[in-house]
Amino acid sequence: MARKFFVGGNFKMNGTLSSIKEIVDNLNKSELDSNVEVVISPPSLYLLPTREHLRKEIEVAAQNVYDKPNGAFTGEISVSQLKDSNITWTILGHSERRTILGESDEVVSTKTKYATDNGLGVIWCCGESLEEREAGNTISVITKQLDSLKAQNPDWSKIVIAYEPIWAIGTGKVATTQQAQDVHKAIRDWLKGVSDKVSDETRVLYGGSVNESNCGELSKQPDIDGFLVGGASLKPAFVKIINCHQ
Ligand SMILES: O=C(CO)COP(=O)(O)O
Repeated sequence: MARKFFVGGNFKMNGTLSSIKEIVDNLNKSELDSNVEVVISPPSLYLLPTREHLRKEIEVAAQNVYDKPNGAFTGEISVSQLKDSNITWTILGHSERRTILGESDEVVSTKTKYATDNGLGVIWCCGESLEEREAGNTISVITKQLDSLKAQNPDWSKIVIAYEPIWAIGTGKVATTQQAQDVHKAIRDWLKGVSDKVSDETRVLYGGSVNESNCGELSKQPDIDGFLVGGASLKPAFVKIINCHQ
């Protein structure tokens, strides 16, 4: 089954009202491959103005969401608040939140379960550190992260997986196409343990120093169904990444 190519732009904690408006204006006026699903993720303060000005075919994602309906959770945003603002996706489990903010596999899995059960799409991130790769533990680290998610029995039809090797994020050190394809294939095989349908239908994105020069080769790999782009999503060249898939 052909999986629709998916390109996400994770702005992280970057941008201002005016710079994000420029990005939105650029996306609004650009010719985009209609076979590609595009989702951009500005910081929470800019979600609503982004949604209001962005062309409707592109969806908007939060960078995090909480797993309670509402209440005394200072600093958090709820799924229903996102949906109320027509924000239909969230990123969860980004390595920066796992490492800097200490989010455990369990926290990420619980939030993913809550978000998908309540109708939000989730770009669920996983990936290994350099030490883990060098010790030969890449697949076991990712399997542990995936096992934690599976234990929550989430709605897989709402999940897009992003494989982001931590050593490739913001370093300019992209995984080779073969390194990426090998891990994506391992994730695809692991998904068969959920079901053949989930394995066939779940998109697995690559993230980590994706740019307009390396995206073409990566996109040709059979198990790479798109990208989660950081730095390059803030630049006009993001359009070239969206359109790189032939
Ligand atoms: O972390 C990333 C996307 O979520 C990748 O960031 P860079 O593309 O800047 O390496």
